[in-house]
Amino acid sequence: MKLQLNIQPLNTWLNTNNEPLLISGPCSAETEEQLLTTAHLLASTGKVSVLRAGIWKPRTRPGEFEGIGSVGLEWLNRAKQETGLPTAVEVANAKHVEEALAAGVDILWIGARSTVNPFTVQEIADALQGVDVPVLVKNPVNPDLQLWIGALERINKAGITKLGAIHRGFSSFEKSSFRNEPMWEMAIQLKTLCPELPIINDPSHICGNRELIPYIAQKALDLDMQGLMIESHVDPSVAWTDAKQQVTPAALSELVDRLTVREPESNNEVFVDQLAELRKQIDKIDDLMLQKLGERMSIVQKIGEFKRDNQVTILQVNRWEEIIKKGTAFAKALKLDTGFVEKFLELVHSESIRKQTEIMNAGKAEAGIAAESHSEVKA
Ligand SMILES: O=C(O)C(=O)C[C@]1(C(=O)O)C=C[C@@H](O)C=C1
Repeated sequence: MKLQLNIQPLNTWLNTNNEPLLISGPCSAETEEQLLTTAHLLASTGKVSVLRAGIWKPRTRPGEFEGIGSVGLEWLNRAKQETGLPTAVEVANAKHVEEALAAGVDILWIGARSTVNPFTVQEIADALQGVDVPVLVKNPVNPDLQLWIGALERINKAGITKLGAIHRGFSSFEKSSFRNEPMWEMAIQLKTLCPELPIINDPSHICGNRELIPYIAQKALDLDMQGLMIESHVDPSVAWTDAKQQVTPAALSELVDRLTVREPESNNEVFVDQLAELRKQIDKIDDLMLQKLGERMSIVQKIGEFKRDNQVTILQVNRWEEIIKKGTAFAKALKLDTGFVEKFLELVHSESIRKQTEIMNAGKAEAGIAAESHSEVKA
Protein backbone atom coordinates (compact mmCIF):
# COMPACT_ATOMS: atom_id res chain seq x y z
CA MET A 1 0.00 0.00 0.00
CA LYS A 2 1.21 3.49 -0.84
CA LEU A 3 1.97 6.01 1.85
CA GLN A 4 -0.41 8.97 1.69
CA LEU A 5 1.50 12.16 2.46
CA ASN A 6 0.55 15.64 1.32
CA ILE A 7 3.85 16.93 -0.03
CA GLN A 8 5.07 19.84 -2.13
CA PRO A 9 7.88 18.89 -4.55
CA LEU A 10 11.33 19.90 -3.34
CA ASN A 11 12.02 22.30 -6.23
CA THR A 12 8.92 24.36 -5.33
CA TRP A 13 10.33 25.28 -1.93
CA LEU A 14 14.08 25.22 -2.47
CA ASN A 15 16.08 26.52 -5.36
CA THR A 16 18.30 23.59 -6.28
CA ASN A 17 19.01 24.71 -9.88
CA ASN A 18 17.80 21.26 -10.93
CA GLU A 19 20.92 19.79 -9.34
CA PRO A 20 20.88 17.45 -6.34
CA LEU A 21 20.38 19.54 -3.21
CA LEU A 22 23.59 20.07 -1.23
CA ILE A 23 23.28 20.92 2.47
CA SER A 24 26.57 21.53 4.21
CA GLY A 25 28.11 23.15 7.25
CA PRO A 26 29.74 22.19 10.51
CA CYS A 27 28.58 19.31 12.66
CA SER A 28 28.44 21.87 15.50
CA ALA A 29 28.52 25.64 15.58
CA GLU A 30 31.57 26.21 17.82
CA THR A 31 32.48 29.88 17.60
CA GLU A 32 31.13 32.76 15.57
CA GLU A 33 34.37 32.91 13.61
CA GLN A 34 34.38 29.17 12.82
CA LEU A 35 30.78 29.29 11.60
CA LEU A 36 31.12 32.48 9.54
CA THR A 37 34.41 31.44 7.93
CA THR A 38 33.03 28.01 7.03
CA ALA A 39 29.81 29.58 5.68
CA HIS A 40 31.70 32.05 3.45
CA LEU A 41 33.97 29.33 2.09
CA LEU A 42 30.95 27.12 1.37
CA ALA A 43 29.06 29.95 -0.33
CA SER A 44 32.08 30.76 -2.49
CA THR A 45 32.05 27.21 -3.96
CA GLY A 46 28.67 28.07 -5.53
CA LYS A 47 27.60 24.46 -4.96
CA VAL A 48 25.92 24.59 -1.57
CA SER A 49 22.19 25.36 -1.33
CA VAL A 50 21.70 25.28 2.45
CA LEU A 51 23.97 26.00 5.42
CA ARG A 52 23.60 23.54 8.30
CA ALA A 53 24.96 23.72 11.85
CA GLY A 54 24.25 21.76 15.01
CA ILE A 55 23.22 24.11 17.81
CA TRP A 56 21.89 21.57 20.30
CA LYS A 57 23.80 18.28 20.14
CA PRO A 58 22.32 15.01 21.43
CA ARG A 59 25.44 13.29 22.77
CA THR A 60 25.63 9.65 23.71
CA ARG A 61 27.45 10.28 27.02
CA PRO A 62 27.06 13.25 29.37
CA GLY A 63 29.98 15.59 29.82
CA GLU A 64 30.76 15.93 26.11
CA PHE A 65 30.20 19.17 24.20
CA GLU A 66 26.42 19.45 23.96
CA GLY A 67 26.20 22.31 21.50
CA ILE A 68 26.74 26.02 21.85
CA GLY A 69 23.00 26.64 22.38
CA SER A 70 20.84 29.61 21.44
CA VAL A 71 23.71 32.03 20.82
CA GLY A 72 24.61 29.89 17.78
CA LEU A 73 21.29 30.86 16.22
CA GLU A 74 22.44 34.49 16.12
CA TRP A 75 25.68 33.43 14.39
CA LEU A 76 23.73 31.35 11.93
CA ASN A 77 21.48 34.29 11.16
CA ARG A 78 24.54 36.47 10.58
CA ALA A 79 25.97 33.82 8.24
CA LYS A 80 22.68 33.83 6.33
CA GLN A 81 22.66 37.65 6.03
CA GLU A 82 26.26 37.69 4.82
CA THR A 83 26.17 34.71 2.42
CA GLY A 84 22.52 34.57 1.35
CA LEU A 85 22.43 30.85 2.18
CA PRO A 86 19.24 29.55 3.84
CA THR A 87 19.93 27.81 7.14
CA ALA A 88 19.04 24.47 8.74
CA VAL A 89 19.29 23.21 12.32
CA GLU A 90 18.32 20.11 14.25
CA VAL A 91 15.44 20.47 16.71
CA ALA A 92 14.65 17.95 19.42
CA ASN A 93 11.85 19.59 21.41
CA ALA A 94 9.19 22.34 21.25
CA LYS A 95 11.55 24.94 22.75
CA HIS A 96 14.13 24.32 20.02
CA VAL A 97 11.42 24.74 17.38
CA GLU A 98 10.24 28.04 18.87
CA GLU A 99 13.76 29.43 19.25
CA ALA A 100 14.87 28.34 15.78
CA LEU A 101 11.81 29.83 14.13
CA ALA A 102 12.12 33.08 16.13
CA ALA A 103 15.77 33.31 14.97
CA GLY A 104 14.74 32.98 11.31
CA VAL A 105 16.07 29.46 10.65
CA ASP A 106 14.74 28.31 7.25
CA ILE A 107 14.72 24.52 7.54
CA LEU A 108 14.40 22.26 10.59
CA TRP A 109 15.48 18.67 10.82
CA ILE A 110 14.61 15.98 13.32
CA GLY A 111 17.54 13.80 14.38
CA ALA A 112 17.72 10.01 14.45
CA ARG A 113 17.61 9.90 18.24
CA SER A 114 14.37 11.93 18.22
CA THR A 115 12.68 10.02 15.38
CA VAL A 116 12.77 6.87 17.53
CA ASN A 117 10.49 8.50 20.10
CA PRO A 118 6.89 9.21 19.05
CA PHE A 119 6.39 11.44 22.13
CA THR A 120 9.27 13.67 21.04
CA VAL A 121 8.12 13.75 17.42
CA GLN A 122 4.57 14.60 18.50
CA GLU A 123 5.83 17.41 20.73
CA ILE A 124 7.74 18.84 17.74
CA ALA A 125 4.71 18.36 15.49
CA ASP A 126 2.49 20.23 17.97
CA ALA A 127 4.98 23.10 18.06
CA LEU A 128 4.85 23.23 14.24
CA GLN A 129 1.05 23.60 14.00
CA GLY A 130 0.19 26.53 11.75
CA VAL A 131 3.83 27.12 10.74
CA ASP A 132 4.99 26.98 7.12
CA VAL A 133 8.56 25.72 7.40
CA PRO A 134 10.36 22.85 5.64
CA VAL A 135 11.10 19.87 7.88
CA LEU A 136 13.45 16.97 7.18
CA VAL A 137 13.10 13.77 9.20
CA LYS A 138 16.17 11.60 9.71
CA ASN A 139 15.70 7.85 9.87
CA PRO A 140 15.47 6.43 13.40
CA VAL A 141 18.66 4.98 14.90
CA ASN A 142 17.27 1.44 14.58
CA PRO A 143 16.18 0.00 11.23
CA ASP A 144 12.44 0.40 11.78
CA LEU A 145 10.76 1.74 8.66
CA GLN A 146 7.43 2.15 10.45
CA LEU A 147 8.97 4.51 13.03
CA TRP A 148 10.44 6.63 10.21
CA ILE A 149 7.08 6.68 8.41
CA GLY A 150 5.24 7.43 11.67
CA ALA A 151 7.43 10.47 12.31
CA LEU A 152 6.87 11.75 8.75
CA GLU A 153 3.11 11.27 9.18
CA ARG A 154 3.05 13.15 12.50
CA ILE A 155 4.88 16.14 11.00
CA ASN A 156 2.73 16.04 7.86
CA LYS A 157 -0.46 15.91 9.97
CA ALA A 158 0.68 19.08 11.72
CA GLY A 159 0.33 20.78 8.32
CA ILE A 160 3.96 20.63 7.16
CA THR A 161 3.90 19.92 3.42
CA LYS A 162 7.48 20.99 2.69
CA LEU A 163 8.62 17.64 3.95
CA GLY A 164 11.61 15.41 3.26
CA ALA A 165 13.46 12.45 4.73
CA ILE A 166 17.15 12.12 5.53
CA HIS A 167 18.82 8.72 5.24
CA ARG A 168 21.71 8.69 7.76
CA GLY A 169 22.14 4.96 8.26
CA PHE A 170 21.34 2.65 11.17
CA SER A 171 23.12 1.56 14.34
CA SER A 172 24.31 -2.00 14.26
CA PHE A 173 25.72 -4.30 16.88
CA GLU A 174 28.02 -5.88 14.33
CA LYS A 175 31.44 -4.42 13.54
CA SER A 176 31.44 -2.64 10.21
CA SER A 177 33.45 -0.17 8.12
CA PHE A 178 30.56 2.26 8.50
CA ARG A 179 29.61 4.29 11.56
CA ASN A 180 25.98 3.60 10.70
CA GLU A 181 25.00 0.79 8.33
CA PRO A 182 23.46 2.27 5.17
CA MET A 183 20.82 -0.48 4.84
CA TRP A 184 19.85 1.02 1.51
CA GLU A 185 16.79 -1.21 1.37
CA MET A 186 15.16 0.97 4.06
CA ALA A 187 15.43 4.10 1.90
CA ILE A 188 14.38 2.12 -1.19
CA GLN A 189 11.28 0.86 0.61
CA LEU A 190 10.41 4.39 1.73
CA LYS A 191 10.83 5.69 -1.82
CA THR A 192 8.70 2.85 -3.18
CA LEU A 193 5.94 3.63 -0.67
CA CYS A 194 6.04 7.37 -1.31
CA PRO A 195 7.85 8.26 -4.57
CA GLU A 196 7.09 11.98 -4.19
CA LEU A 197 8.88 12.24 -0.83
CA PRO A 198 12.34 13.78 -1.30
CA ILE A 199 15.07 11.68 0.32
CA ILE A 200 18.38 13.28 1.15
CA ASN A 201 21.38 11.14 1.97
CA ASP A 202 23.75 11.94 4.83
CA PRO A 203 27.06 10.27 3.92
CA SER A 204 28.87 11.89 6.87
CA HIS A 205 26.87 9.95 9.48
CA ILE A 206 26.82 6.74 7.46
CA CYS A 207 30.59 6.76 6.97
CA GLY A 208 31.91 8.29 10.18
CA ASN A 209 35.10 9.07 8.26
CA ARG A 210 35.72 11.29 5.26
CA GLU A 211 37.40 8.64 3.09
CA LEU A 212 34.21 6.72 2.40
CA ILE A 213 32.01 9.78 1.75
CA PRO A 214 32.49 9.95 -2.07
CA TYR A 215 31.49 6.30 -2.48
CA ILE A 216 28.31 6.65 -0.40
CA ALA A 217 27.40 10.02 -1.95
CA GLN A 218 27.68 8.56 -5.46
CA LYS A 219 25.65 5.50 -4.54
CA ALA A 220 22.93 7.73 -3.01
CA LEU A 221 22.68 9.73 -6.25
CA ASP A 222 22.55 6.50 -8.26
CA LEU A 223 19.64 5.39 -6.07
CA ASP A 224 17.87 8.58 -7.18
CA MET A 225 18.07 10.43 -3.90
CA GLN A 226 17.37 14.14 -4.20
CA GLY A 227 20.32 15.50 -2.31
CA LEU A 228 23.19 15.19 0.11
CA MET A 229 23.88 16.53 3.58
CA ILE A 230 27.66 16.57 4.11
CA GLU A 231 29.32 18.03 7.18
CA SER A 232 32.08 20.57 6.58
CA HIS A 233 34.40 22.58 8.80
CA VAL A 234 37.00 25.24 8.08
CA ASP A 235 39.53 23.01 9.88
CA PRO A 236 38.14 19.51 10.60
CA SER A 237 41.28 18.51 12.52
CA VAL A 238 40.27 20.81 15.40
CA ALA A 239 36.49 20.23 15.24
CA TRP A 240 34.83 19.87 18.63
CA THR A 241 32.55 17.07 17.38
CA ASP A 242 32.78 14.40 14.67
CA ALA A 243 36.22 15.58 13.52
CA LYS A 244 36.87 12.46 11.43
CA GLN A 245 33.81 12.79 9.24
CA GLN A 246 33.97 16.50 8.36
CA VAL A 247 35.62 17.85 5.21
CA THR A 248 36.93 21.29 4.36
CA PRO A 249 34.79 23.41 2.02
CA ALA A 250 37.52 23.01 -0.65
CA ALA A 251 37.45 19.20 -0.28
CA LEU A 252 33.64 19.31 -0.47
CA SER A 253 33.83 21.25 -3.71
CA GLU A 254 36.23 18.70 -5.24
CA LEU A 255 34.11 15.81 -4.01
CA VAL A 256 30.99 17.29 -5.62
CA ASP A 257 32.86 17.87 -8.91
CA ARG A 258 33.76 14.19 -9.02
CA LEU A 259 30.17 13.01 -8.56
CA THR A 260 28.22 11.91 -11.60
CA VAL A 261 24.60 13.00 -11.63
CA ARG A 262 22.48 10.54 -13.58
CA GLU A 263 18.86 10.99 -14.61
CA PRO A 264 16.09 8.61 -13.55
CA GLU A 265 15.06 8.25 -17.19
CA SER A 266 16.35 8.82 -20.72
CA ASN A 267 14.58 9.99 -23.88
CA ASN A 268 17.10 8.25 -26.13
CA GLU A 269 14.95 5.93 -28.25
CA VAL A 270 17.63 3.29 -28.79
CA PHE A 271 18.21 3.13 -25.05
CA VAL A 272 14.46 2.94 -24.30
CA ASP A 273 13.95 0.11 -26.84
CA GLN A 274 16.96 -1.90 -25.69
CA LEU A 275 15.98 -1.50 -22.06
CA ALA A 276 12.45 -2.72 -22.83
CA GLU A 277 13.89 -5.77 -24.63
CA LEU A 278 16.26 -6.62 -21.75
CA ARG A 279 13.43 -6.19 -19.24
CA LYS A 280 11.33 -8.65 -21.22
CA GLN A 281 14.14 -11.19 -20.85
CA ILE A 282 14.29 -10.52 -17.11
CA ASP A 283 10.51 -10.97 -16.81
CA LYS A 284 10.80 -14.39 -18.48
CA ILE A 285 13.60 -15.45 -16.14
CA ASP A 286 11.72 -14.19 -13.07
CA ASP A 287 8.69 -16.23 -14.15
CA LEU A 288 10.85 -19.33 -14.53
CA MET A 289 12.54 -18.79 -11.17
CA LEU A 290 9.19 -18.44 -9.41
CA GLN A 291 7.82 -21.48 -11.21
CA LYS A 292 10.85 -23.50 -10.06
CA LEU A 293 10.48 -22.12 -6.55
CA GLY A 294 6.86 -23.26 -6.56
CA GLU A 295 7.93 -26.75 -7.69
CA ARG A 296 10.56 -26.85 -4.94
CA MET A 297 7.97 -25.87 -2.34
CA SER A 298 5.64 -28.70 -3.41
CA ILE A 299 8.48 -31.17 -2.77
CA VAL A 300 9.19 -29.50 0.58
CA GLN A 301 5.51 -29.97 1.39
CA LYS A 302 5.70 -33.68 0.56
CA ILE A 303 8.83 -34.08 2.70
CA GLY A 304 7.02 -32.24 5.51
CA GLU A 305 4.14 -34.71 5.37
CA PHE A 306 6.58 -37.65 5.37
CA LYS A 307 8.40 -36.21 8.37
CA ARG A 308 5.13 -35.63 10.21
CA ASP A 309 3.95 -39.20 9.59
CA ASN A 310 7.33 -40.65 10.64
CA GLN A 311 7.96 -38.35 13.65
CA VAL A 312 11.13 -36.86 12.11
CA THR A 313 12.32 -33.32 12.95
CA ILE A 314 11.95 -30.51 10.44
CA LEU A 315 15.52 -29.23 10.69
CA GLN A 316 18.11 -31.45 9.06
CA VAL A 317 21.40 -29.72 9.71
CA ASN A 318 23.57 -32.09 7.66
CA ARG A 319 21.37 -31.82 4.62
CA TRP A 320 21.18 -28.04 5.03
CA GLU A 321 25.00 -27.76 5.24
CA GLU A 322 25.28 -29.90 2.12
CA ILE A 323 22.90 -27.56 0.27
CA ILE A 324 24.88 -24.45 1.29
CA LYS A 325 28.21 -26.07 0.34
CA LYS A 326 26.94 -27.26 -3.02
CA GLY A 327 25.16 -23.94 -3.70
CA THR A 328 28.11 -21.70 -2.91
CA ALA A 329 30.47 -23.85 -5.00
CA PHE A 330 28.07 -23.62 -7.93
CA ALA A 331 27.69 -19.85 -7.33
CA LYS A 332 31.48 -19.48 -7.56
CA ALA A 333 31.56 -21.39 -10.85
CA LEU A 334 28.78 -19.16 -12.17
CA LYS A 335 30.66 -16.06 -10.96
CA LEU A 336 27.80 -15.14 -8.67
CA ASP A 337 28.46 -13.44 -5.35
CA THR A 338 28.60 -16.30 -2.83
CA GLY A 339 27.30 -14.12 0.02
CA PHE A 340 24.25 -13.26 -2.04
CA VAL A 341 23.59 -16.90 -2.96
CA GLU A 342 24.00 -17.95 0.67
CA LYS A 343 21.46 -15.31 1.76
CA PHE A 344 19.08 -16.45 -0.97
CA LEU A 345 19.36 -20.10 0.06
CA GLU A 346 18.88 -19.15 3.71
CA LEU A 347 15.67 -17.37 2.79
CA VAL A 348 14.45 -20.41 0.86
CA HIS A 349 15.39 -22.72 3.74
CA SER A 350 13.58 -20.60 6.32
CA GLU A 351 10.48 -20.67 4.10
CA SER A 352 10.75 -24.49 3.93
CA ILE A 353 10.88 -24.59 7.72
CA ARG A 354 7.90 -22.25 8.00
CA LYS A 355 5.93 -24.40 5.58
CA GLN A 356 6.80 -27.67 7.32
CA THR A 357 5.99 -26.13 10.73
CA GLU A 358 2.56 -25.34 9.32
CA ILE A 359 2.17 -28.98 8.22
CA MET A 360 3.38 -30.41 11.54
CA ASN A 361 1.10 -28.15 13.55
CA ALA A 362 -1.99 -28.11 11.35
CA GLY A 363 -4.97 -27.31 13.56
CA LYS A 364 -2.79 -27.07 16.67
CA ALA A 365 -0.84 -23.85 16.87
CA GLU A 366 -2.46 -21.54 14.36
CA ALA A 367 -1.83 -18.31 16.27
CA GLY A 368 1.91 -19.07 16.47
CA ILE A 369 2.12 -19.99 12.79
CA ALA A 370 0.33 -16.79 11.78
CA ALA A 371 2.59 -14.70 14.03
CA GLU A 372 5.75 -16.27 12.58
CA SER A 373 4.72 -15.96 8.97
CA HIS A 374 3.82 -12.33 9.63
CA SER A 375 7.18 -11.54 11.24
CA GLU A 376 9.09 -13.33 8.49
CA VAL A 377 7.31 -11.32 5.80
CA LYS A 378 8.14 -8.13 7.74
CA ALA A 379 11.81 -9.09 8.07
O1 LIG B 1 15.67 -32.25 3.07
C1 LIG B 1 14.80 -32.03 3.91
O2 LIG B 1 14.67 -32.70 4.94
C2 LIG B 1 13.84 -30.93 3.69
O3 LIG B 1 12.84 -30.85 4.37
C3 LIG B 1 14.17 -29.88 2.73
C4 LIG B 1 14.97 -28.74 3.34
C5 LIG B 1 15.16 -27.73 2.17
O4 LIG B 1 14.46 -26.73 2.10
O5 LIG B 1 16.00 -28.00 1.33
C6 LIG B 1 14.24 -28.14 4.47
C7 LIG B 1 14.57 -28.30 5.78
C8 LIG B 1 15.74 -29.07 6.22
O6 LIG B 1 16.45 -28.45 7.27
C9 LIG B 1 16.63 -29.39 5.11
C10 LIG B 1 16.30 -29.21 3.80
